[in-house]
Amino acid sequence: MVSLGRLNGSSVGAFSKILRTNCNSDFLKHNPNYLIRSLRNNCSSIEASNDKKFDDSKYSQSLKDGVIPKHVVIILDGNRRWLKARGLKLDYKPYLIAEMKFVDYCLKWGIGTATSYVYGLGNVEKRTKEETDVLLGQFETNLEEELENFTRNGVRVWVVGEKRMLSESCQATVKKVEEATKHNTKLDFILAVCYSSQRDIVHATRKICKKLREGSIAEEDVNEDLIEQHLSLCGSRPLPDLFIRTGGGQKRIGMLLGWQVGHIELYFSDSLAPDFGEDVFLDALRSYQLRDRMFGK
Ligand SMILES: CC(C)=CCC/C(C)=C/CC/C(C)=C/COP(=O)(O)OP(=O)(O)O
Repeated sequence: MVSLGRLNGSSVGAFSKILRTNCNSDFLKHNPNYLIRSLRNNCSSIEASNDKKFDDSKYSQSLKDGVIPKHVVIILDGNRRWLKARGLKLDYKPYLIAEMKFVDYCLKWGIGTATSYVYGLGNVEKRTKEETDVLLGQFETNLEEELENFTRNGVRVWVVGEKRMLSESCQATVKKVEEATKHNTKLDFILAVCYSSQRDIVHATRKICKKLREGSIAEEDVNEDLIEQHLSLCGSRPLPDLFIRTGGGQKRIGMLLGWQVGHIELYFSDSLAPDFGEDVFLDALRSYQLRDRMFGK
């Protein structure tokens, strides 16, 4: 039983949103305290929403016994909407905090590969140059700032996408971070920037055509495995098993996983990117574990 008597208007609004979003969720049956936690988390200010604590003690045991995905992909949508709702100016810090929480959860849960769709090729084409420049500038700064964190935690960073669209200094930072983290083995963290899966397939096809021309492979060698090996996402890494998208609204994968999409399990959350926390991550994990993955059987 929860008393709403001492809550202010926005807290009550947040509480009813959480109820609307979750009242049919199977998750709630297993987590009766989730609403209280969500209320505490969602009604707080920026600082609190950047530092949610999730009491997963009982819940996590059953998750540990289940299948842990090898590769989780995330689109953290809703940064601008979250800022707008608070009357704040454009800033990607709340997004970055959510991104780094995602990295922490993947490390904590022993997930070997994590991919984040930071900025799509479509975004570059549709948004103004000024907006893209600010965003990619911030990407460079954040990457540099997080290097120590990646190194300390054994995270290997890969950036995939049209790197030539990044400024020279950003390309140099990407190279530096990839080089500095290349011996880390706990987590492969792939950042898709100016990326489109269609373009990735085009590049892979060109590389294969070149090898055919040079005679290093024969036509019969061209098969699914060969094409996959030539893709920058995922290359030799495992295919994604779980896809998470925050931000409500769009229930699609976008241009991220054209080739890899076949057996991925989809999970959509209404939380906006800065509100992403362990509650959302674990709900996605639980939802994944409840699915019967058939692989065409
Ligand atoms: C190192 C590292 C990972 C750095 C990331 C830095 C960075 C600048 C990320 C930008 C992410 C992004 C495009 C958010 C957009 O949300 P949105 O603008 O699409 O929000 P909306 O869905 O509300 O429109």
